[in-house]
Amino acid sequence: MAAVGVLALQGSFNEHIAALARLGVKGMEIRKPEQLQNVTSLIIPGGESTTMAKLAEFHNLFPALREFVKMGKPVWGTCAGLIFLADKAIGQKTGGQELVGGLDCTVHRNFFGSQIQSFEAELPVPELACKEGGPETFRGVFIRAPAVLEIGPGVDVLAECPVPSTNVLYSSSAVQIQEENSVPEEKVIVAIKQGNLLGTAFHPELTADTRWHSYFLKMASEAGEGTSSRSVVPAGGVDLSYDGKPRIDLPIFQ
Ligand SMILES: NC(=O)CC[C@H](N)C(=O)O
Repeated sequence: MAAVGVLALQGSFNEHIAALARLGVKGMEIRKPEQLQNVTSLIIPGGESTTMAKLAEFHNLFPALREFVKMGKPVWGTCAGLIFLADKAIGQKTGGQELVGGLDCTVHRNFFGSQIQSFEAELPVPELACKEGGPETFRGVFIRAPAVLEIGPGVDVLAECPVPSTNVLYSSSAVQIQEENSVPEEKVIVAIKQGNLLGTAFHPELTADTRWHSYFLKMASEAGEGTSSRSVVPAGGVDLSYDGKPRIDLPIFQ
């Protein structure tokens, strides 16, 4: 089994490790640069990106993380982790923060507003449903979430989230009357993939639906295929990936 690392400086790393465990995979906590040598893929969790960046800087993790990405090893950033992987972030605190980079995109750090504007939404996820089966939508948990504003040519969009377009609605009274019964919607990108890099603005580790984790494990497994024929299901183990049965979502806060 290829070893999956989870950056464990801050944020929802335990929840990612629990989600991996539900798939029969052990996630290894990564806190030091040398520990990256023991893993073949990495999850960077959500949390608070400025704090996480300060801790990563303190532990001298940035050069090793950049090297890991440059080597083409699979890395998945969720929420603050997506910010870490972006080549460019806007809406940063004064003085900015260091990024790992690699994903050819611009993210807005708090696109959806402050903590109290956190929300959940059913997102159409055609690519995920095609690869992993299950429903055509995924329940996205957005906690003071970022969004992707711009992407480069090599980046695939895996999910978008509808946002009410207040600009259109309020720009003129004529438009307002016309749109009265149908609030116009725009969409913002919330999940992307570029080669072996995956980024989601929401928190799949906080739901019982393990399809994003399983999707990432397959990416990791495919990336490792040149050197071994590893499976994401442990030998003699049980495949706990999506079985088509509806699952009850975990409570987000207990
Ligand atoms: N849930 C999250 O990871 C929030 C990320 C937050 N917007 C940040 O800048 O770090």
